[in-house]
Amino acid sequence: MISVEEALSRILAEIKALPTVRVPLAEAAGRVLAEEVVAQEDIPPFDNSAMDGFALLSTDSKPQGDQPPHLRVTGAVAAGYVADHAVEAGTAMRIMTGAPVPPGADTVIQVELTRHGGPESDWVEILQEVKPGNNIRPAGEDMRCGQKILPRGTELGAWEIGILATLGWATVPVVRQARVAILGTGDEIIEIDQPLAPGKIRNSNSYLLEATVRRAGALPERLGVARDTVESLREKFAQAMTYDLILTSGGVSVGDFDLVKDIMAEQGQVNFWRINMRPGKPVAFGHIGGVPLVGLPGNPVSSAVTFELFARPVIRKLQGHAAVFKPQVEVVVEDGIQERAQRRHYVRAHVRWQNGKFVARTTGNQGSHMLTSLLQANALVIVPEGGPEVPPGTMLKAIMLDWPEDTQEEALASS
Ligand SMILES: Nc1nc2c(c(=O)[nH]1)N[C@H]1C(S)=C(S)[C@@H](COP(=O)(O)OP(=O)(O)OC[C@H]3O[C@@H](n4cnc5c(N)ncnc54)[C@H](O)[C@@H]3O)O[C@H]1N2
Ligand code: MOO
Ligand SMILES: [Mg+2]
Repeated sequence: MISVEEALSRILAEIKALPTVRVPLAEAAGRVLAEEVVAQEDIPPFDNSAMDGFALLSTDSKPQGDQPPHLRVTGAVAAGYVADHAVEAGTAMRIMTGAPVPPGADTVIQVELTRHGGPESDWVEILQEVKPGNNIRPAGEDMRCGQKILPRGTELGAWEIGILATLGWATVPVVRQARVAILGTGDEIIEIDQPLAPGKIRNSNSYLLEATVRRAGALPERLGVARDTVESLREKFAQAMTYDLILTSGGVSVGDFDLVKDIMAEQGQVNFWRINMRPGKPVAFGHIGGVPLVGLPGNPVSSAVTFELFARPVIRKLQGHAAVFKPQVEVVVEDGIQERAQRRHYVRAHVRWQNGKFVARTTGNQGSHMLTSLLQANALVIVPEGGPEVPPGTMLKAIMLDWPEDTQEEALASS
């Protein structure tokens, strides 16, 4: 048996990022940028007004004695248009937010600081002296032509999508999404729309894995269920070899019909088998026909937990992410953990933020057949291998699978 850390480093050593594809910008969120983005123009592209008001010469805003300066209004410039004449001394032009500053003007005063005779008025009084550049957003203030804006490898979120749209990137080079084959195994497994028969159970693993693969940003495809025979596994493996990653569940332990490792060895290579952890000890990793294969254990919780620990980082790395692991935090285990295994134990728990600490409550019976132990679980508390039990109040590390969101009541109470 190898440690979790060794398993991870052996797995990730075998994985490299998929090739680049161009996708429409609207499909790029969550993907990893495959090329550096350099601004090809100034943003904003022209000096423009930050306020609705009047464009004028700053020297014209100086009060004359006790009278506010009185200027002749020669026209208006709205956003989307360009002034057809310049602002000269003694004149002003109405200007709207976002409109290009007309030539001649070096400042803008907001309408509230003026007196005028309405939208058609041909005069304006300037009620406050303004400096040059007031309310003018200069060209290139946000991004300069030639400036590096996003490095290659950036994970594209909503903010980056906004920047790319501003720069006119209608399509974006990103790392390709992983196509992930999901294969169930076992003579006892029937499809979910079939009536239960004696000895049979429904295929929960393939559906759980499909959802979690999709949540990881990849493209899952269920290939059905292989029987516990060499022929059936060979046939399904042949189908799976056209994908970027293969996830199997079941058939990796020491039972008479646990054949996944054998067929993996026949069609490719088993890199390692068995990890010093629970749930999920019998994980097997290798490849068939050069396609990485993570053989997840059949017990539903084992398969879900080992997906999060080993398969999700594979998907992240395939899709070009530099950061492939979920964050770990220190938590107070409020209810303690009674049973203590020799193997490292990943205990399902609900973690919440309370009085300045992360507090974990375990989710009940931790049997690896207990799908209900995943309900409410947003974290895996890591109980180190060996050692005594974990009394209530113990501090341990936990992997945060999901951050809890506050209800409106909680959010308003804490603000
Ligand atoms: N003698 C030993 N027996 C077992 C050991 C061991 O070390 N020595 N390890 C146990 C552990 S730990 C695990 S985990 C399981 C792993 O078993 P397999 O990966 O070989 O999986 P199966 O035998 O095929 O099935 C185990 C269990 O999971 C159910 N299952 C399988 N596929 C699905 C599916 N698609 N949906 C829902 N449930 C599924 C299956 O019916 C079994 O109950 O081995 C222990 N045994
Ligand atoms: O490793 Mo198994 O998942 O403990 O049941
Ligand atoms: Mg088995």
